[in-house]
Amino acid sequence: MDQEEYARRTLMSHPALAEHSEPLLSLFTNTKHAKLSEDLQRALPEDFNQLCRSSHQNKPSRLHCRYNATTSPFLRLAPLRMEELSLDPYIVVYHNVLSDAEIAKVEQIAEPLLEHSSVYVAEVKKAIKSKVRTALGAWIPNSDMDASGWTVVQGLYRRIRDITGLNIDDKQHLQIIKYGYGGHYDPHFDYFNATVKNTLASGDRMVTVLFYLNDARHGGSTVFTHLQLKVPSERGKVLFWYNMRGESHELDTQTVHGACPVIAGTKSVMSCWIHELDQMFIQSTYRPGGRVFPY
Ligand SMILES: O=C(O)CCC(=O)C(=O)O
Ligand SMILES: [Fe+2]
Repeated sequence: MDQEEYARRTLMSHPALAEHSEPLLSLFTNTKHAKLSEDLQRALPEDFNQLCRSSHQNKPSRLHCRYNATTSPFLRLAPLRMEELSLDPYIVVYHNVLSDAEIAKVEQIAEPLLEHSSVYVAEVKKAIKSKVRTALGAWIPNSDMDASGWTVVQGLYRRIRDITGLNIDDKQHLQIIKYGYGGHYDPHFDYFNATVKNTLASGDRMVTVLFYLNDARHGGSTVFTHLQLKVPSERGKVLFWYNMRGESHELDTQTVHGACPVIAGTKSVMSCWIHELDQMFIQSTYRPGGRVFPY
């Protein structure tokens, strides 16, 4: 089966896509693609696929959109547009957080550094290239950068502190991830659950901050499979959630999430993780007995 035939069958087998099959197929055939990888043909979990379909709509909720002017003193001067998506676990989106100039700068810094991204695999105790994440990735260095780049990166750290009210160490690098056609990230947890040695020094990934650098034309949403929640990739906004429960710091399995395959266009995001022990002077970092540290 050639690529075009495969694309046609894929489109026709998804009811939500079938109605757009002709324009999508012509977009596919008129765009240059790398050879279709086996990754795309690998079956993804059905609950994940369901959420990724364009027909999925999040359930209505009683949550609000409002201006946040309280998390940090700076927000009193410049309130940010906040949309609550879930209270337990806490998941919110802030709109219009990044400027075009900031996006252009981080993309320019990351471009020469992009390579096939890897994921940490506990069994082999290292980050390896894997089919669960098919994307390009780059860590933004915090040195070897021109002054304008450094000003932008410092500004982003400040914005993350303002938005989350949490402490973040500048040594915590930002990561750029670029997904092309079919690029996705299988459902996973962001915490390491004591599988990585450096969580001893900094604690686990308490919070994830995900900036969207562009509008994915079709596909590419971030989805929380347990919560049945879909967050489209829209330029300039930031999604932020807690991977741990507030008081106990128990790892929250409800945060399982993934990135839907990109069907048209590309998707670019920038992520940052905030670690629990960096908060030691602003909140208690009590760990319950359930967490095992083998090192
Ligand atoms: O790209 C996305 O939407 C999600 C990325 C993600 O979950 C991660 O990098 O851990
Ligand atoms: Fe993630």
